[in-house]
Amino acid sequence: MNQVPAALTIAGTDPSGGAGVQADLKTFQELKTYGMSVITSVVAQNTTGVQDAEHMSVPMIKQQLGSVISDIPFQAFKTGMLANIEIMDAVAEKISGLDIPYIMDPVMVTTSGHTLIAEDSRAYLRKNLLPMTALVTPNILETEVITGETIKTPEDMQQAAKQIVHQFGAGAALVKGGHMADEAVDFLYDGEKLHTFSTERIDTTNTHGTGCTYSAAIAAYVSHGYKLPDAVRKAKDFITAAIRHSFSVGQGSGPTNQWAHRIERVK
Ligand SMILES: Nc1ncnc2c1ncn2[C@@H]1O[C@H](COP(=O)(O)OP(=O)(O)O)[C@@H](O)[C@H]1O
Ligand SMILES: Cc1ncc(COP(=O)(O)O)c(N)n1
Repeated sequence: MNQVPAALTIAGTDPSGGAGVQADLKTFQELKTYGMSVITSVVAQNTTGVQDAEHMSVPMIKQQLGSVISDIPFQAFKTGMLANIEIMDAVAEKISGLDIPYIMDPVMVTTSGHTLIAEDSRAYLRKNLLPMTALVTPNILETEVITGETIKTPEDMQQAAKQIVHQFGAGAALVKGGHMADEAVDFLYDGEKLHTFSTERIDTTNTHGTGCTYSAAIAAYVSHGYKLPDAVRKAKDFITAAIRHSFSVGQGSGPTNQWAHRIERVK
């Protein structure tokens, strides 16, 4: 049988192509993973911010998930924007029992500062979804929301990664330092070891969709059979190249470039 690596994203959209489902599918395609998508919300947004959002109905989200799960095998899946408790609950119901690595990008606020999930759903995400994950990839703010602790130093990030695994039950935690002052350092705690992924900070404001692209790249590498630390290391190279060669398009914070790995020959 012709088994192709495949991955599914369950997320919101970005008609301007930089974040959300659009970023995920571009990333899957670049990494030779057959990409599939379940839309949770349709978001009117661009490089300057979010103008509006409309959420899919719970039956429609479940139906989309049913359509994919009943038909095509995949080796990894990720979630992005899950706007409210009802949507989180629908996703939890459909993915429970799947023996496939779940990578969660706990999307809460966009780079432009717009809140994408309801306040009261944060607790639900922590309690019900986190324990289902193989990996969660919070940025600094999302880490603070999950742990309830302020993050000021790299040591705080490391501590939080461990807490998210041991206290909140995530399979592994990748705390991302894109919003810290110095280098772009991320810490992965996989339940046993702490891994550090560090690169120079690239001087750019084109970071729209970095979190989406990064978690999609991790899912793609996992779908190819890479174990977590290796999948994250490769995805870190991919996102760094994508930021370095990001597009200065639009009036605001431009999108990352998913084909940059071809320019930099990220293997
Ligand atoms: N200016 C930058 N230069 C290099 N790497 C960056 C930069 N900004 C973010 N990153 C990296 O991009 C990835 C996404 O991180 P982050 O921006 O923290 O997440 P999010 O997009 O979810 O807010 C991380 O690996 C982070 O270290
Ligand atoms: C539908 C959707 N999902 C996620 C993000 C986060 O994007 P970023 O990685 O820039 O924080 C977004 N802007 N839109």
